[in-house]
Amino acid sequence: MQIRVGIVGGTGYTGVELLRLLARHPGARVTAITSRAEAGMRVDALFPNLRGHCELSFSEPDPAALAATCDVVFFATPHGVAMDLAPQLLAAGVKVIDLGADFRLRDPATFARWYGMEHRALDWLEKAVYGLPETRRAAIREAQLIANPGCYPTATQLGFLPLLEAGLLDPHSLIADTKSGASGAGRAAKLPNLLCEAGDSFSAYAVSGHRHQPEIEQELSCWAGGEVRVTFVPHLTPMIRGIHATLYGRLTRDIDAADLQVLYEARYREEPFVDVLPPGSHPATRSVRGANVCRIAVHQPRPGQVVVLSVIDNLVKGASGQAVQNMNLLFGLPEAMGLEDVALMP
Ligand SMILES: NC(=O)C1=CN([C@@H]2O[C@H](COP(=O)(O)OP(=O)(O)OC[C@H]3O[C@@H](n4cnc5c(N)ncnc54)[C@H](OP(=O)(O)O)[C@@H]3O)[C@@H](O)[C@H]2O)C=CC1
Ligand SMILES: CC(=O)N[C@@H](CCC(=O)OP(=O)(O)O)C(=O)O
Repeated sequence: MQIRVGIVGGTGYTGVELLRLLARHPGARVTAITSRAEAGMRVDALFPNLRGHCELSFSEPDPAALAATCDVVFFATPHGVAMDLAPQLLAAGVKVIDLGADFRLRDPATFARWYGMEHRALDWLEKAVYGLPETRRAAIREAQLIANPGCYPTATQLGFLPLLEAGLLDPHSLIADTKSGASGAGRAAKLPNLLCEAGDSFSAYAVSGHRHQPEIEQELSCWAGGEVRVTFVPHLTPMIRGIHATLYGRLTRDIDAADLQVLYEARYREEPFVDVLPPGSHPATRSVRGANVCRIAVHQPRPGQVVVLSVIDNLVKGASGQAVQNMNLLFGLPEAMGLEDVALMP
């Protein structure tokens, strides 16, 4: 029996990436995909890469209709949509995976401050599980509602995690210097993402505060055993897919590069989607394009300092691939099912 999947927000980049991944997933089939703007249009007319793989047309986002035809619904929508539409699905017993941020921040006041809106589904916020399998696999298996992590938070957390869990980092001086491709900003037309604006150029943005900072701090604080503070600086790069996080930390104990390498290899040995590279490596975003993998290298430029390089495809391990990984866990399927494609090269 195949899992029946619905996608709310099927015309965005994470929506079409879900369709690409699920087209080859042996345990799931998409039964409904919504768009208000394109309702009635065939999906493969908008996304020709799906010709021969998707016979559906976009429909209006109607929770009652989705509840009748789906076992799980992905929300690939902007913030504020899932908290209004998901409760009806959840009440009907449907599982929900929100790729947006509605259920990521535990504290409603923090959510309101960073997202500029009050939370409108507080009972479900309490029940949601933050869907980073590398930290919360057991809870994800038992959940009904998953808050799929943000793209920058995925790369940043996986990079810092082994050191913080081991109590080896000063938790107040973390720096995450991160770069994203333009697909991270979504498919809606925005001036800074035009080719003539973003191409052949490079700049930081949201330096005085980005909404991923509280998400990163919330999650890392759980595993560090105390408050973590991170200086988080995102940049827009003229590429389509990819996130590169350069992560800096101060070590609290005398530990050399060889031991750091052992620590990372041991932490991620059993993880199917985290690849710790050999000493001295410099992972490139190109090495993860289209693949649900985070590649990590750990360096020690001088005693007392550590630099971790962490790369993901923002649309795969940073969004839709991780969401499918969570779906596999929710339904007791092999975690890697449908996610074993090799990255594109070149
Ligand atoms: N792009 C990325 O790399 C990542 C994105 N995310 C998050 O995933 C979510 C989706 O991102 P992305 O695919 O880039 O977004 P897009 O802007 O590309 O797409 C948004 C989709 O949501 C639909 N939508 C918008 N408003 C509503 C509404 N009120 N009700 C129902 N559907 C609506 C749109 O269709 P229509 O308006 O026609 O209904 C569209 O299909 C966002 O929350 C984003 O922050 C998370 C990690 C990475
Ligand atoms: C390049 C770019 O603009 N990136 C987006 C990240 C979007 C994302 O993945 O985050 P959420 O799911 O939390 O919205 C940004 O900085 O807003």
